[in-house]
Amino acid sequence: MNSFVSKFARRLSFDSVMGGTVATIGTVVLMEAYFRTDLGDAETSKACRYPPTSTILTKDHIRELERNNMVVIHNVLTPTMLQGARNSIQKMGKIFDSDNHSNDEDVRRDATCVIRESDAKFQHGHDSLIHCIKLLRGVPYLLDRFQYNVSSSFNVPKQCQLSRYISDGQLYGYKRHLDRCTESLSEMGLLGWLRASDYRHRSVTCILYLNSPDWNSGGNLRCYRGKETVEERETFTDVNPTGGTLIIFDSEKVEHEVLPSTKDRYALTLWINGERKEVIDT
Ligand SMILES: O=C(O)CCC(=O)C(=O)O
Ligand SMILES: [Fe+2]
Repeated sequence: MNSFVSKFARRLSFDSVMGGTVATIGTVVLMEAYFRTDLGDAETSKACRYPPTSTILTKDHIRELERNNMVVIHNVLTPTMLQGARNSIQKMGKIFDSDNHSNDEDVRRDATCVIRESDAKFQHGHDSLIHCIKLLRGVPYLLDRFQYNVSSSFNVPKQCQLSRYISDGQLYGYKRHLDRCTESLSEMGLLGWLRASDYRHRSVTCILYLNSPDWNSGGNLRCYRGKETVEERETFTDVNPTGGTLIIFDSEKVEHEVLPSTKDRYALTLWINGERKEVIDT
């Protein structure tokens, strides 16, 4: 009887240790999946107010964004600023993860890196690139101010994505996709769903092109216009990534793809998180 009790106690403690270990590992994996996203490292739109953004983004642009789900604004940077931003990128050296294995090469063929104004690599002589980051992060303040009617309660990540498509003789692009993840928990599984938490909250995409102002080397951003009916023919708008062009679009509505370019192509992207406003039928 005694030996049965001690066997049972040993078995119980083995099972509870194993159970505890599995539960701890599971929790750590899930927490890592959630906290690796940039949702927490963000600020309110008010905190990101940047007066120069108001000189380029007007109330009319916001109305156009509501009507067409996208708006394109040209010449938001001077040639000197653009050159300064590209010099910054060169100066920072090997910032791109050139073997960026996280990029599924069948889907996208660019090298990306994440940059923030507070990065140590920005301490001296990077004013132009910092200006570009602030310019993008200043957008949600104006969306609020001009009462953008699609989403609100913005959470503005400190980080922007810098991407570079290289021209090494091959033609690289990024297949058609939507920036906001609309798949459900059951479609993605818990881990995938947690890992995509920032991606599920994306509301507005802002992209600023840092190429030369006379860019003529392909690499258009093809934005598909949603169809109202199945019979309707699909149309799209091509945006030439000329340096100084800013495009703002609804991350949930505008499917887009990057066409191949024949020269190195640079883009700075900010995904603004936000809550979709209720649609009130009138
Ligand atoms: O570089 C671009 O024009 C768009 C890139 C893009 O669609 C993305 O990173 O999600
Ligand atoms: Fe995208």
